[in-house]
Amino acid sequence: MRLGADHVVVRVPATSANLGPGFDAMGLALGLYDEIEVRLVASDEIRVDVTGEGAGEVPDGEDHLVVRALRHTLEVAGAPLTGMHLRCANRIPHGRGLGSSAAAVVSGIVAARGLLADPQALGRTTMLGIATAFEGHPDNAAPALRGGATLAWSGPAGPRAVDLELDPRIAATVLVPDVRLATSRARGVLPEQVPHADAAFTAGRAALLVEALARRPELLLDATEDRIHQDYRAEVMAATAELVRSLRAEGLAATVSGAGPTVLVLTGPGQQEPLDALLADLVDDVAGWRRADPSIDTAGAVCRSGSMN
Ligand SMILES: Nc1ncnc2c1ncn2[C@@H]1O[C@H](COP(=O)(O)OP(=O)(O)OP(=O)(O)O)[C@@H](O)[C@H]1O
Ligand SMILES: N[C@@H](CCO)C(=O)O
Repeated sequence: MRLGADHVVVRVPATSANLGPGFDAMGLALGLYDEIEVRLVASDEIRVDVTGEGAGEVPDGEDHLVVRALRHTLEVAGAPLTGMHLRCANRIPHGRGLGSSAAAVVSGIVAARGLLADPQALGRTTMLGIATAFEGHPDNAAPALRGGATLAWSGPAGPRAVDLELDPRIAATVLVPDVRLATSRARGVLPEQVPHADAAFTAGRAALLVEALARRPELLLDATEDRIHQDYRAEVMAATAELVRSLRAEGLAATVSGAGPTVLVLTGPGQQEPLDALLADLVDDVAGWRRADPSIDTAGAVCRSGSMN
């Protein structure tokens, strides 16, 4: 397919995966965004300018994750590869469990789609498939593409996702530590097998979470219980595990966000004040943590032409 544009701007939300029992399946898009601008150039040159998160750390050429995802998507679409100038304004912290790598991959895929003469030819399922091949699991990529709360799974036809209903009274708070933890490390401590009783427990909670998110926020505490990943991961994120435990003991639906070490708290009606009070009380424990109360993003990845800012 030929290219139809030489300049796109893409915005992609942060995401919190798992939501407790929905390991590798459930995710939520948050109102905290990375934005990229791509300009194709006539030469082979690839130039990457990064501001914000990851500046001076991530590769600045063809190994950059956005560039890799973009070029791979153009290849899949049968479009020609050219050089490009990429500007990234990153706000999603890296290695914290807020889906930074999925946002980078999705922004590259969506940018490539926007450059095609016929963007509609690249559907959402194809984009999810490409993102999942990069990520290894679809739970961040699905809400990054679609916005809102999502449930993703992989079947014979590849990765798929559906939107989950989300009660507008539910709000998200994230507590982001100043230390990073690579997803690969947090996956490396998981066991090959879990006891049948724990799998059954967690499956039931994941099903309950669909109902709690849709219309029963009072069930969020029970519905976010998990026995198949968070406890195993405590050894590589002790402070996170302790904060989750303290918040849950007070009735708040706290979970490890993605592969950690950020803590996600989902609150329903009347829970913001208790959360504020509790975090104020825990001030010594939460030193070194940054609190944010992002909106829940409902747009997902957005592509437009024009300039950033
Ligand atoms: N915007 C970006 N541009 C380039 N590379 C990025 C970008 N965001 C993330 N990465 C790469 O991905 C790594 C972080 O990925 P990792 O999967 O470990 O954590 P995460 O995606 O932030 O968290 P989680 O998957 O648990 O939500 C970074 O160290 C960096 O190498
Ligand atoms: N489901 C993934 C999310 C992080 O990419 C995990 O918990 O490892």
